Amino acid sequence: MALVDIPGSKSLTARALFLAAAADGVTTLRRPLRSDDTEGFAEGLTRLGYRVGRTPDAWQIDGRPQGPALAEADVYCRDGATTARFLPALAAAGHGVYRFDASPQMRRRPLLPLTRALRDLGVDLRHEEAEGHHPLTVRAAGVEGGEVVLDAGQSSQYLTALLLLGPLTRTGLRVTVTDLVSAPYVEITIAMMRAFGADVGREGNTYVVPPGGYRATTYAIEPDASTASYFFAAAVVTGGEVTVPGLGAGALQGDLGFVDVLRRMGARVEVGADRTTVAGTGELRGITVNMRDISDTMPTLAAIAPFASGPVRIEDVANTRVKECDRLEACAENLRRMGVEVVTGPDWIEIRPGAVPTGADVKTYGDHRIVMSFAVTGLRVPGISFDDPGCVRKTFPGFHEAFARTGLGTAAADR
Ligand SMILES: O=C(O)C1=C[C@@H](OP(=O)(O)O)[C@@H](O)[C@H](O)C1
Ligand SMILES: C=C(OP(=O)(O)O)C(=O)O
Repeated sequence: MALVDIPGSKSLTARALFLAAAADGVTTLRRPLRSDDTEGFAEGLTRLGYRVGRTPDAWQIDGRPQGPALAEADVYCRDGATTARFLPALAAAGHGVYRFDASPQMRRRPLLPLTRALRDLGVDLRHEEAEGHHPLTVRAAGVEGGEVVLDAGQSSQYLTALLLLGPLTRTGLRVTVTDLVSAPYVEITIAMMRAFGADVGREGNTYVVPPGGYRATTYAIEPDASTASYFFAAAVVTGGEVTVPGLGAGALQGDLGFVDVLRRMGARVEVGADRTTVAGTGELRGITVNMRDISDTMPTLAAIAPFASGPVRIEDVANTRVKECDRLEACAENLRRMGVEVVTGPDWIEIRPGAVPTGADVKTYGDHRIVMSFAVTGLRVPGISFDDPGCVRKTFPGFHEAFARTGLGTAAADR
């Protein structure tokens, strides 16, 4: 039995940093995630003139309800879409000229629906090169507020950025959403806004955010449920057992729902008040599953699918094509390299078990989830290596060491 201490949630840490920066006092974040994405977010705040103090277990942020301290800033968002999409909204509420750039990987990822919505609210936002992509400059003069229509069918992060901005506007925001993926992330946003003293109402597809700002608080970050998926999957394919403390029935993160997929496939799953245990039973059935709400765990499922007794079909995951890489094709390509039969469509992937997977050098495309997912496959398939194992730094710099410490690979070798 492995008890696994999973680092803090990337999504909660990013939101908490935004909320703390905008709040009316000093906020303490307990157990924030320390990884490239969240360090990049914190560095972005520092570049805008916020004070972020760090100790190993907690970060302290001096909130500035009036917006960034500096009148001009240049922010590099690295690979982080939360940084690249949330920080321009924070900056828009201040007064100054703020430029945001990002890594080549992040520059390729879309932003246009958020750009349009911010412009509709009167924000002067200009893209320097390609329309709807970084780099961009915000000439900020505060945001009055009002009504906007948003297509969040490619990313819920556009909606989260607008909701987070809502309490910082002068008259409040009404955001009507025509399409939405990754809906549980919006619920995280709303729950955390409430924890920082703001309110969000809902009338059908319209989100209503009154003005009023945020209040500083002490906030404890949950372990990352997407990261936990690799450890749960590892238990299932090795016939082992993994318990993750700190993630239980009250967790905010939709990605904990991945354990329900494992349960449907035959795993033993116990979700307690404050911990979750998954154990392999030797049985892993095929499944057809809609992962629109939990698509960061699509690669985890694809990576264990070759060990199922029937086909694994994952549907409604078109937006995984605009993540760190085209994850549908990256999963398919790497599984095929292992000799596994895979078919993809515009928004689905089907893995057809049969052939025993063979070792391969996994092409990662600099995507942390491709590495962490196929590390799970590697517990059963000798000879799996990665062209860029270090890209796990985006969300879990210590992944390889932590994964080895579970001892689950040893269990697999003994089979
Ligand atoms: O808001 C967030 O913290 C996130 C939302 C999701 O993105 P999309 O809404 O783009 O699917 C998820 O994939 C990402 O890892 C984190
Ligand atoms: C898609 C992801 O990250 P982001 O969109 O926050 O860059 C992810 O972590 O899988």
